[in-house]
Amino acid sequence: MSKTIIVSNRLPLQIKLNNDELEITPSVGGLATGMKSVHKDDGGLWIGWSGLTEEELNESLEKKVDKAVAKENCASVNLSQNDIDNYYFGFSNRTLWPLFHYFMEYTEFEKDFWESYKRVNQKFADVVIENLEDGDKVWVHDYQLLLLPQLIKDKRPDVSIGFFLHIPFPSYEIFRTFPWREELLTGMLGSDLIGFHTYDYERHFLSSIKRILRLDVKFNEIIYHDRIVKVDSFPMGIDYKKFHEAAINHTELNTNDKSELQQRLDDHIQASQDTKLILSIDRLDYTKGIPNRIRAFEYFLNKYPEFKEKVRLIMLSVPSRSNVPQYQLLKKETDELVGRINGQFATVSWTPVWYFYRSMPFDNLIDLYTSSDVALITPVRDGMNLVAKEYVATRTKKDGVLILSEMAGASKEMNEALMINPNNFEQIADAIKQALEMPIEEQISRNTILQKRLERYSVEKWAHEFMKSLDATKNLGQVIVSEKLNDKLVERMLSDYKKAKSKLILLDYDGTLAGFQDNPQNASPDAALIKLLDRLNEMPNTDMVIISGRDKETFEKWFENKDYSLITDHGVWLRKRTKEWEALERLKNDWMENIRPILETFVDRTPGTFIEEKKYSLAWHYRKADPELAQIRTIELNTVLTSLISNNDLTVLKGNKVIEIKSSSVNKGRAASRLLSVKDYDFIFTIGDDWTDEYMFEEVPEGSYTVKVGFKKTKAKYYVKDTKEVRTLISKIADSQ
Ligand SMILES: O=P(O)(O)OC[C@H]1O[C@H](O[C@H]2O[C@H](CO)[C@@H](O)[C@H](O)[C@H]2O)[C@H](O)[C@@H](O)[C@@H]1O
Ligand SMILES: O=c1ccn([C@@H]2O[C@H](COP(=O)(O)OP(=O)(O)O)[C@@H](O)[C@H]2O)c(=O)[nH]1
Repeated sequence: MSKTIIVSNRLPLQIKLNNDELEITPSVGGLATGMKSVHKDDGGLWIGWSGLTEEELNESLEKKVDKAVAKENCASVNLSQNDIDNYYFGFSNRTLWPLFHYFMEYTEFEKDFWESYKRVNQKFADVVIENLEDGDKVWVHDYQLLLLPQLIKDKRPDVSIGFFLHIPFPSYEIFRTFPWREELLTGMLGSDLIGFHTYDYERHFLSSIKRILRLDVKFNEIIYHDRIVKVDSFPMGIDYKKFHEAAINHTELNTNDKSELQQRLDDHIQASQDTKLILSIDRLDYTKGIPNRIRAFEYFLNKYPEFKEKVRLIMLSVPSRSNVPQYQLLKKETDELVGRINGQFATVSWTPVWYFYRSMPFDNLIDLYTSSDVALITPVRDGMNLVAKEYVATRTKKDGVLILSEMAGASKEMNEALMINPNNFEQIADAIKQALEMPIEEQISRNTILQKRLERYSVEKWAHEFMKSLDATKNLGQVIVSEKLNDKLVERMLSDYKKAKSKLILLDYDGTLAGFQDNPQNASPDAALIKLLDRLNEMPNTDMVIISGRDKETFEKWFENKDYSLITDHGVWLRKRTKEWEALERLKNDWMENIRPILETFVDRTPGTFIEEKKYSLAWHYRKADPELAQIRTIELNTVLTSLISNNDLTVLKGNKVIEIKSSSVNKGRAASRLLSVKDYDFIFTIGDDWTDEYMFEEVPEGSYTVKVGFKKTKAKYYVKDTKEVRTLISKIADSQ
């Protein structure tokens, strides 16, 4: 039976050593609490770190740990103290976490952290591969494991891999500052599906993909080598039933069964019945806006003094990543702020802030959620924030008010909350007042809508939707009509080639024989390519022709001493082995005077673009421009040109990051058919990467080997991945005698 393997940094359980005995506690944090409900039902395997370091383990302890985690359908990845220091506290939490949450001033770009991150991602990959069986799917989670999808794909290209990022993906302007940005993005692209909590994170990611890797993105699909990687947003839900039912059971508890915390809360409610409770729960993390919240509460008490003794803030701050200096500073700041406010406002019978610095078991969380009139959630950045959802789920009578920061991913789906900007104290103070005075009917009406959505889009539904979408990526390849030129097909082709008596090989140049360069003049043939072409050109009964949109002058210079056959300018000029140039078309170029100024205005308005002037055509290249601006400009330019060229014998060609204006009567297809009309061939092979090559694929007879470079929509029968594969293929032809 195939299974789903969940992989995350932390396992849902954390193990500590207590006098050689294992002390097992549930992990805190949204990822673990949310995924736990999914894992339980799936019967799969969860791979992650157990909480112990290699140094703490001996052989017998390791066995004990393996047994304990296996009982929960988990497998552990062993990390050393050095890994924890550099990969977890270091790269994950001193580099990626602050950068992705827009805390650039906290971000440390340390080479040692990066090296450790790569090593540990490999450790995870090894454990995943060890546990993989045919038909298994892998679901990788979060920023600690951004390189993992590609590491798995390299070894097991057949496996479906999903990746979900639980934190924000920052805007390109932030992400571009990152020294290893290409590696991180390509690591993620090992996945078949990449999920984010919100559409904003998704579009930021796609923006970096387009700008940094310069990949083609069609709506939410990335064309990556010969695969399509789908990107989508899936806002994570909670185990609604678990929280809601726990809250119902909680209301039915006898006094004796109540927790100590609940009894204290009850005493408080009894003693001052008109005093309301405001709750906040988060890990003590600088992204959660804890100092802002305390200061805003102080501001509220000053602005609305009538609420003194009538309201109390209960703050549960869970210790987190306390080895990282910024977290230690935050702890100090929080202690001081709480002390200051309590010192300033407390009376004999009232302390404005109750502050707990610890983690609490589930039952105590329910005590807090169900006893509080208001939840005040104020992160300055937060991927999602499940606490906001949990609070609403526990409001069995539908009363209570959620105040939520618009910087939390959850805000996108919780419109009925009172939305605040965490930096605006005035607004927070007013929202607190509004919440405390909100009529019960309004509370019920807001929570009814919120609860319905939370119940419907639960964490199970979220996981199901993600996996359904991952399964659907299996069919994405079928959109493309061509077939991968695999070893078996290559063998057949070589055998046809050997049998044939007269053979034609048509080779496009840019993007096919040579890689794409920012400056087209830098794409001159390297020594290895020349050697390869020499060999192919000498094959018996073989006409090798390089057919390109390049101008004749460039090819003349590059292939000066060679007797290759060349077709340039999309089919205007032909040079046979004799080295004599012959014009295949008689063309005019007086139209250029009118078109050039238009292209120049587009160059001026679109930084990074430039004009290439050929004898019979003009090309506007935009490979170095911002991809989104270029997309807008190509539409504009196309409209302008279409109206201008209608009376001329001109055509506008959309190539690979280029728009070219040339005579309509010239294209590679026409040039190819000229060759075919003067000689009979019983083996034809054509290969090319862009639109201009499609004419050629259309023109050659049925039975020819037509090959596209890259995974794109095409009329060609087959495709290969990239220029490297092109060269391997050609070299095989040149080797076959
Ligand atoms: O494992 P830790 O370093 O102790 O941190 C706990 C988790 O914090 C982060 O949670 C995020 O995931 C939540 C669920 O998607 C989301 O609501 C929240 O906004 C995020 O911050 C982190 O992403 C996890 O990897 C950590 O395990
Ligand atoms: O003492 C605590 C406090 C919080 N939580 C849980 O920790 C998660 C916090 O998730 P959230 O998405 O709000 O933030 P994160 O910590 O993941 O950034 C929620 O499910 C809480 O119920 C917990 O298990 N014990």
